[in-house]
Amino acid sequence: MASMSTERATGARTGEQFLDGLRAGGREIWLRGEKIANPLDHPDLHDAALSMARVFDVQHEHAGEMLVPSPADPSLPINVTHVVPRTPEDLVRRRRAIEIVAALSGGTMGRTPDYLNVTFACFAGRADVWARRGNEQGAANLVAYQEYMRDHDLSTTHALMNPQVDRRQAEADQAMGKVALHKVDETDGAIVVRGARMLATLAPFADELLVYPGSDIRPQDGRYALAFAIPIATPGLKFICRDSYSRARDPYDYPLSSRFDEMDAVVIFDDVEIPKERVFLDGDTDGYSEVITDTGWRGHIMHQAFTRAWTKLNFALGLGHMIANATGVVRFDHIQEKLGQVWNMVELSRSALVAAEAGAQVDEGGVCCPDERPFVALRGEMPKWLPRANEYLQLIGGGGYMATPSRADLDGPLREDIDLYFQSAGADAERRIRLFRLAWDFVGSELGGRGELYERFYLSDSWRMTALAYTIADKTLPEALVEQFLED
Ligand SMILES: Cc1cc2nc3c(=O)[nH]c(=O)nc-3n(C[C@H](O)[C@H](O)[C@H](O)COP(=O)(O)OP(=O)(O)OC[C@H]3O[C@@H](n4cnc5c(N)ncnc54)[C@H](O)[C@@H]3O)c2cc1C
Repeated sequence: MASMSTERATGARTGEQFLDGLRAGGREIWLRGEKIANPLDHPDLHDAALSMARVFDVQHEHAGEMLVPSPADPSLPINVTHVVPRTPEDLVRRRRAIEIVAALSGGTMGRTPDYLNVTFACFAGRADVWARRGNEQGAANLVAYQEYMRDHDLSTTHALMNPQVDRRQAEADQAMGKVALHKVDETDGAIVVRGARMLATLAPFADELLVYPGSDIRPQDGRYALAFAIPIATPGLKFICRDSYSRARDPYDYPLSSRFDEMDAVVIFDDVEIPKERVFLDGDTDGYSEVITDTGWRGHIMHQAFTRAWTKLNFALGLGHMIANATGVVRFDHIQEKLGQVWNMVELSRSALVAAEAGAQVDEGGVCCPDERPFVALRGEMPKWLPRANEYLQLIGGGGYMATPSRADLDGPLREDIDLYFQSAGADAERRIRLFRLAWDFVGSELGGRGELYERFYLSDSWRMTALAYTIADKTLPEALVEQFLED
């Protein structure tokens, strides 16, 4: 087990330093029956690892916007997404850094490390919430861990949901309490945990696994109320991946799948020892809810998530616009209307981000929190908008997505036929095919389908979130407007 005290902090890592971390091995990643210790050694994981390395390199290429001195050691530059925001300017700067990373994949990689950097910065900023009901040590552990994660520039994955055994029952009652992650033992130096969680996106490319609350639990289910962090290469920790959508594909044929399959995995804890200095919450079922509701997490994570989603919507708009111009269908007003709807989504997302930053307030813990109202509204809509943008892309491109020979065909004896018969008004055959293949990888390939599912569910579902929006909404003005007509 990696120790927090003995490893030298590097500050913001380069891509090569990140890859060195993967090469250290010791992981138990399972993919189609194969055990993989180092993702770089496997053809289905190799290219996504290189894309992740770009995420680390880009912070050095944009150092002026993305790096600041570490509060612990000013000689160490750290990524700004690790910074606990204290002013609205901190939020604006953080958004820019998130945008730069999201742009690398057209917003298709949702779980780049900035996602959890933002989460843990907000948790550490509100350590007082974690410390409630005598959990001062857990809160101190969390603050120390966030500093470690920040100064070592870790790549992290997280798994919040228990498996779908029977959603009618409480987690502790499902499968006789054996499946959901729970504590089974405790020694002087560690707690021992067993069970499973889903879905650890990025697991093959992460240094550490973070576990924190994903739903409320009952007062009697204290052994399920856990939050901690451990290295991926911890004994007893196993990750079972879905199929790879990368499969070492040619980047011409599958420009997104070949590079940006961030992978999803179920994680199994086979009596895993969690050192006590890595435990942030153990048994406090009230705290299990409060560390989500009272730390401002919702506003912070949606700041990251909707910056990335805004980038993805821009990418979708670019694809639709360029396809429509390539084939000339842009002249039809219903095509323009569909493109206009995607643009509306882009602009409303940008407006929500700007409004959330403009309305930001410093909370009682001294953390600057985005105004969460525009985000709560967007939280209900974004899981519908991105699938709708995909639908519009299909309607704009029509059968063109199937008129897409591969690079092998372009390099083969039919090249002249392809140049003639696959041309379009706005692009020669090669460019047209390339554009359609890119858009199909966005909406219709296995990775495209996974991307749509991701947008529907990665922050819970749209229906429950919209119901929550209504529940927590301030109804003072709506009621007053009606009430004036009900009075004498
Ligand atoms: C591609 C992808 C990547 C993901 N990555 C991560 C990750 O990195 N880390 C992580 O922790 N999680 C991740 N998730 C998991 C995500 O958090 C969950 O999918 C999400 O919270 C929904 O939970 P579920 O999948 O268990 O679905 P379920 O909760 O089983 O829901 C299935 C259906 O039942 C409905 N339903 C379930 N319970 C209720 C209820 N109480 N009331 C009303 N309706 C209900 C839902 O609305 C939905 O329609 C990922 C999911 C996807 C699809």
